[in-house]
Amino acid sequence: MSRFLVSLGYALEGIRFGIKTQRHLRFHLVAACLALAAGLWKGLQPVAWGLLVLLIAAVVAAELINTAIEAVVDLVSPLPHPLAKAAKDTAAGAVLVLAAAALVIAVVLFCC
Ligand SMILES: Nc1ncnc2c1ncn2[C@@H]1O[C@H](COP(=O)(O)OP(=O)(O)OP(=O)(O)O)[C@@H](O)[C@H]1O
Repeated sequence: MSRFLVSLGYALEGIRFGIKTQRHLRFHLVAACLALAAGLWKGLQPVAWGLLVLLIAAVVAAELINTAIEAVVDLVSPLPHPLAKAAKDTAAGAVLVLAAAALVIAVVLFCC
């Protein structure tokens, strides 16, 4: 059990690091709070709540993975390198794809 708590502490440390260093993650968290407040105001159905929470978690998780990739790239390639650029740009692209899909689904949830 204490091993589990130690691992949980490390995971929370990672989330704290992401929030402290990544302005995009902070932006996504503010957008998530607004979406949750809008969900309360609109009185979403249970399935819509599930979808909304899943989308928020997916975008935040993608941003955290992007942060991890950026950290590893900066560690192994402090100098400019085309593969370092490809890794960072591709990871950022993945977040963009997910965030765009989340935006479209949020519009459908709140406007339909
Ligand atoms: N080592 C590198 N070699 C080549 N290009 C790099 C390298 N590091 C960063 N870049 C380029 O600069 C861009 C910005 O990198 P940076 O590390 O500042 O991340 P970022 O996009 O500003 O992310 P964030 O603002 O979320 O920290 C990357 O997307 C990449 O195109």
